[in-house]
Amino acid sequence: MKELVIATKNKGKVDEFDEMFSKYHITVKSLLDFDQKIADIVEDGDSFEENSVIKAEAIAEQFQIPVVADDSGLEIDALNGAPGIYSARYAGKDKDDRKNIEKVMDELSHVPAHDRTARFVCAVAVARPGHKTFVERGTCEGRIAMEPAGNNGFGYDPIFIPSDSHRTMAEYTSAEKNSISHRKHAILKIEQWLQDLS
Ligand SMILES: O=c1nc[nH]c2c1ncn2[C@H]1C[C@H](O)[C@@H](COP(=O)(O)OP(=O)(O)OP(=O)(O)O)O1
Ligand SMILES: [Mg+2]
Repeated sequence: MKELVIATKNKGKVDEFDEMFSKYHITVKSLLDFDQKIADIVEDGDSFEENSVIKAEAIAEQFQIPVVADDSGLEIDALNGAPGIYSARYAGKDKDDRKNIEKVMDELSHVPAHDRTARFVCAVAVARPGHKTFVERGTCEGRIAMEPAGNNGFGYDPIFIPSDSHRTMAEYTSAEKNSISHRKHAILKIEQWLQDLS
């Protein structure tokens, strides 16, 4: 078993990485496991890719270890791609999932089902001391539900219905979500590196 640090403070992400990395015999450690308090990293990039690289390189540099980071979010076509890279703080800086969902539901209240197309996007960056950082993107297409449903997952899962489904992502089991998610598709693109590591 190898251990890999994921530069995130999001418990939902940590659990998904843990589950998806087990097949590569990798266990994950996150910023939530560090004894010393780690300052919030300023995510001031213009894209998911830039922000994931900022997070991965900040931690790789500080601790001189290989690091994976994830920057992700929800793009809603009827909102011209919002909340996008601002997904976490869409309804305010306290990063409240419920408030974020309420804000999206309000904004889409007059948008009919067929115009509620959306996608989850995930950029995964790998940073290592002395190596060039690389980053890959995965997406998951779907639409925004008329009402929230389900309790699994995190973030916007209760209002996201993957294409060809009638259930929200929060009604999926973690195994179901991890077989089709944006995060899964990004991780598949770094699979060779993960295999070589383990
Ligand atoms: O699978 C997902 N299912 C539902 N919602 C999701 C998912 N993936 C990202 N999201 C939402 C949550 C948050 O509103 C934003 C991520 O923001 P993002 O900055 O990447 O993460 P974060 O601030 O929660 O943790 P951190 O930066 O420490 O990794 O997109
Ligand atoms: Mg963040």
